[in-house]
Amino acid sequence: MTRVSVDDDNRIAVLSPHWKSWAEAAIRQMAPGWQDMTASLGSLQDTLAGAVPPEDVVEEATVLMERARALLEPYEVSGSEQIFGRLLTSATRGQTFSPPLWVDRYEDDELAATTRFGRFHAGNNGVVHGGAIALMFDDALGVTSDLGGRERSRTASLKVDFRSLTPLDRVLEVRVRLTHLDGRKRTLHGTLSDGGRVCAEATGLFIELRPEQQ
Ligand SMILES: CCCCCCCC/C=C\CCCCCCCC(=O)SCCNC(=O)CCNC(=O)[C@H](O)C(C)(C)COP(=O)(O)OP(=O)(O)OC[C@H]1O[C@@H](n2cnc3c(N)ncnc32)[C@H](O)[C@@H]1OP(=O)(O)O
Repeated sequence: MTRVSVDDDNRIAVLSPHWKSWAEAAIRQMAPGWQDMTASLGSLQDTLAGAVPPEDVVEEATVLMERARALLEPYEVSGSEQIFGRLLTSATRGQTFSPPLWVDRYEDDELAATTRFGRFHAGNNGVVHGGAIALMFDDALGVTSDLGGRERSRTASLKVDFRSLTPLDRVLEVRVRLTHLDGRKRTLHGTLSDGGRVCAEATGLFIELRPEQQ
């Protein structure tokens, strides 16, 4: 299959019918500034994680954050109606839980992307937390599992090998391949690299959902 460059506008075309309608329902509900709001929350998380503010700044920031929370609270909806995480056309998916995945190329069984971890995802020693790396792999392998018009799947198993320290605040390369397909079972392998250096590798088993599990 021809390699295709992916931008935010043409991503929707590669989605299976389930994911397409799931994403489009969220997009229909979304106010125009949603992406800016979640980007702002992402920056806030990184800035807060890296700051040591004095008492008056802590107090003022707390008031402002509580004000934003109270502003949003009346608009709470059920999980099936939320927008957060459902913007499959965007690198961040309109969420701040897992790091963004900027997809450069994809095929039916392969994905090439970049990502970046900010201070919010730091562990000790100024490098990325291992759990955040597993989170990124779950997303990247999960997306690749459901490419090529394949039915929706779920992670049954995810094994991560941490090969070297993963730096914060750097654009890192993500490569994922579907390595084995056996009925409903899909095995995927991913790497996270900084230049030529492999930071981590993951192997995941994803199981195609039966109709009653959808
Ligand atoms: C270019 C841009 C394109 C964008 C495209 C976007 C498209 C995608 C869009 C958006 C993706 C978003 C990405 C997010 C991804 C995140 C995914 C998650 O984190 S999912 C949450 C965490 N996972 C769970 O909570 C599962 C909990 N477990 C279960 O629900 C079940 O256990 C399930 C469904 C996984 C399997 O249960 P059963 O009853 O259906 O299947 P059974 O019969 O148990 O297993 C089937 C086969 O699999 C093996 N198997 C099952 N689990 C295994 C395991 N842990 N290890 C090894 N084998 C296992 C079994 O031995 C069996 O093998 P035998 O057919 O007999 O050969």
